Amino acid sequence: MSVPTRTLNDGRAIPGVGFGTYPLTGDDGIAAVVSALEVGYRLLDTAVNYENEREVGEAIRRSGVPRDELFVTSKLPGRHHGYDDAVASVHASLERLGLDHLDLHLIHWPNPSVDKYVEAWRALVDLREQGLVRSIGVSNFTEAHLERIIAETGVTPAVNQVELHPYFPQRELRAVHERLGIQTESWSPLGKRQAPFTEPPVAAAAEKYGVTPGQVILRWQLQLGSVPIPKSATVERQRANLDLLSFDLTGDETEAITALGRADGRLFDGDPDTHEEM
Ligand SMILES: NC(=O)C1=CN([C@@H]2O[C@H](COP(=O)(O)OP(=O)(O)OC[C@H]3O[C@@H](n4cnc5c(N)ncnc54)[C@H](OP(=O)(O)O)[C@@H]3O)[C@@H](O)[C@H]2O)C=CC1
Ligand SMILES: O=C(O)C(=O)[C@@H](O)[C@H](O)C(=O)CO
Repeated sequence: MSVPTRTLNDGRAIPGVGFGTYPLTGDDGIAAVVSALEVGYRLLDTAVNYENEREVGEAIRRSGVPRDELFVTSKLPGRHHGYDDAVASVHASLERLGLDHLDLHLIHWPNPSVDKYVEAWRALVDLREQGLVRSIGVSNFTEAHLERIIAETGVTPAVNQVELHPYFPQRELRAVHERLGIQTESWSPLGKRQAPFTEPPVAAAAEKYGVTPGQVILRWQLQLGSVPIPKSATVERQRANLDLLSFDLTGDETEAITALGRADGRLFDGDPDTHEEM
């Protein structure tokens, strides 16, 4: 089972659904990532701050999936935003993963109070030129952060990975991404701690199409044009979260799920203008 790829603004293909790896660590973490690869995931989402790049690399080797079939993403932490720190950080990520390149590297959070995300972006641009990172992007960037790095470097991120689930559907930011040619990627795509599985539009669609509420939400993500990266340590859920092509939500069903969005819909205090994560 697999979901078609999408094409990024740099011409590269990204799998339509990815596998989130936070907080999978240790032997159980390796086993969960191996299982995800066996089930058919090809996009793996890790980060320096997840402290599991070694486990992800080990899972890749144990799975036997050829490297060129995989799309491995990692993320630069706030404490590495200085140019030289960012370069060293990417080399260290590659070392821990046991890989010679990343398919996508993201600035994890803008950390505006530090005000070095433009410098970090310049480093990623250079690392892409050197071939260590194939595509470059950002995470948790607002319209203003996006406009600034584009204005100051002339390089548009391929991806912005942001909080996106039915209680926080990111209507305005998705429109910004469309205008700028940036692929939206959804973190906590199922809503994690506040999964909206029993909300009427989700439950009704699950009943109608004979699928799970999780599948309805992930199908909604695909129909919004985003790339969701659900995490599951359970093989049945890993499989279900990739099995999204047997049904199609109507426009009204999609809109009803989007209408679950609310002003206080964030999962935690993760406003990128104020949230600091080093
Ligand atoms: N860039 C950023 O700042 C951030 C990035 N991320 C990334 O996004 C990924 C996914 O986000 P995450 O926060 O884990 O949230 P998700 O929305 O993916 O939810 C994961 C939770 O939902 C459960 N679950 C998974 N599938 C189903 C299903 N079909 N039905 C019911 N429950 C299900 C999982 O449990 P179980 O494992 O038991 O199946 C787990 O508890 C992370 O792993 C990470 O890679 C996350 C937060 C911030
Ligand atoms: O998972 C991520 O990528 C994060 O940035 C998390 O640390 C997230 O900020 C979180 O879960 C905070 O509780």
